[in-house]
Amino acid sequence: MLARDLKSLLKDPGLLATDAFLAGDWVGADDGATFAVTNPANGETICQVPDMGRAEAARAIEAAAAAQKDWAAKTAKERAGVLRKWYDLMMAAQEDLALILTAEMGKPLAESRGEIAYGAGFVEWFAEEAKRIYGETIPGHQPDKRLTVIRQPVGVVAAITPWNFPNAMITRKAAPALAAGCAILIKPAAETPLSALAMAVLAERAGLPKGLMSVITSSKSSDIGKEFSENPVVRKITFTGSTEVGRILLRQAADQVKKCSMELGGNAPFIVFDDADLDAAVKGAIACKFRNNGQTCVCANRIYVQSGVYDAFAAKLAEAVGKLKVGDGMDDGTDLGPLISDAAREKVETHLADATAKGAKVILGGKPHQRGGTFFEPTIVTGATQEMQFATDETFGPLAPLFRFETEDDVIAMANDTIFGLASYFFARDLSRVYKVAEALEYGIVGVNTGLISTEVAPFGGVKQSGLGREGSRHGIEDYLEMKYICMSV
Ligand SMILES: NC(=O)C1=CN([C@@H]2O[C@H](COP(=O)(O)OP(=O)(O)OC[C@H]3O[C@@H](n4cnc5c(N)ncnc54)[C@H](OP(=O)(O)O)[C@@H]3O)[C@@H](O)[C@H]2O)C=CC1
Ligand SMILES: O=C(O)CCCC(=O)O
Repeated sequence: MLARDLKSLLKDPGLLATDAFLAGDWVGADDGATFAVTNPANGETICQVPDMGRAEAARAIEAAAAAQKDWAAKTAKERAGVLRKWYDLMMAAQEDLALILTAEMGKPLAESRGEIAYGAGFVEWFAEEAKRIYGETIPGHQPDKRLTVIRQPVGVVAAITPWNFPNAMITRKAAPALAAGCAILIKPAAETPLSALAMAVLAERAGLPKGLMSVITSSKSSDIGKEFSENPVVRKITFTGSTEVGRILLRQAADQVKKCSMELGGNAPFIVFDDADLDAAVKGAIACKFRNNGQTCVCANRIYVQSGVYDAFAAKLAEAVGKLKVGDGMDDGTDLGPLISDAAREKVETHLADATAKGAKVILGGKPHQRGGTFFEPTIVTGATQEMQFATDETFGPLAPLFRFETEDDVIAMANDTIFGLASYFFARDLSRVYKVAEALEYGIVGVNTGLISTEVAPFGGVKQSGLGREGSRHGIEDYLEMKYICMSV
């Protein structure tokens, strides 16, 4: 799909921006360099966008610092008003934003529409939270002392975001940052800059002051990451992506002791106990494992099924997954789109080959889809063990491995045997088991009898090497605020 074809589908063609939004202006790279944005469903180039470097990032940072002071001085209600307008514009443009998202990322249109509503939900939520940045008074420790705590914006924030949620991973950083009174610089994934630029078009229309937000498109992510880390004006880095890149950014940020929020990789266990409602568990497993074609850090990566229901669950799951339709995300009825890249498909193939070599049995799928390219058949394997690669490494694709377990203690030990700790899920009906297992799982998020846990009203984030900080909910604004304690003698 070429840009002109995509534009012809849009009610508002102005949303397909192909210049970067730098310091309040729509511009190209200083040296005119560009890189291609492609449609993963067919490999076609949609358009070119500016390939910016450190110099452009530095200018965006300078403009952000200048704009931030005035923005922070506005009342919370004024900031909330701009955010609310941005939310309204995003929802009014939901269909166009979804089309742009599917074109550059590949997920089915229905999921893209859902993501726009989810992403806009963070803007609405934090518009409301802007008015609730409360302080404290503390009883003085001496008779003449009056102690108060105020909370102030961190300042200039830099965000680096992934391709798998090109809209929502931006809004859940940008909205709390702006609500708190910060400025924000966004470096979207090279695969999906168009969704970020479309949101910037709407933010500008909503009345966001010039320079307060920039979208720096670049294929030289490590250069931009270095500018964000080394430029002393940036006071916080917020990142969603792989644990590997998260570690690099944390190391770089250490030199200037910058605040960091990290939403990193997961390796989610999904546990089905003997007493589970099996049909509900199958439904939950499909929603959780195959959402975004398995390309979500909270997707089930390891499905543990208790011995007594293992065969029945495997059969029911295979029957239901066998009905999922693989295709171009733009086509009606598509359940699973392409994977984002050849490398992503190769990772699924590597994990599958490793598992079958170690004795796993393919009961559904198991090969690249007949459409070719990056499409892969939804796949289920039985006989998965802790020695297989997917037990320790996130597959990020449509491969569902079924592990067999006997006791509650065994499965908790296996589920926790990972460096990650983002999302976990289990299906069970025994009330005391529900409490015990929810408490024992070493994860930031536990889904009980559900495979879907994402919402802007809850704190999303991980423990262990899955990250630092929480996004969404009333806690999500904390990462963009500094506490100041004022000790006054009267
Ligand atoms: N937790 C999550 O939500 C996600 C996890 N992942 C996991 O990571 C794996 C790899 O996916 P991938 O897209 O490569 O994820 P990355 O972590 O490489 O990319 C995420 C973001 O970081 C940027 N980036 C990459 N390297 C650097 C760097 N050195 N300094 C600064 N920014 C950098 C990327 O830019 P650019 O695109 O330009 O390289 C992108 O904007 C997936 O298979 C999955 O397992 C991936 C995406 C999201
Ligand atoms: O994979 C991710 O990092 C995004 C999580 C999606 C969600 O919020 O559910």
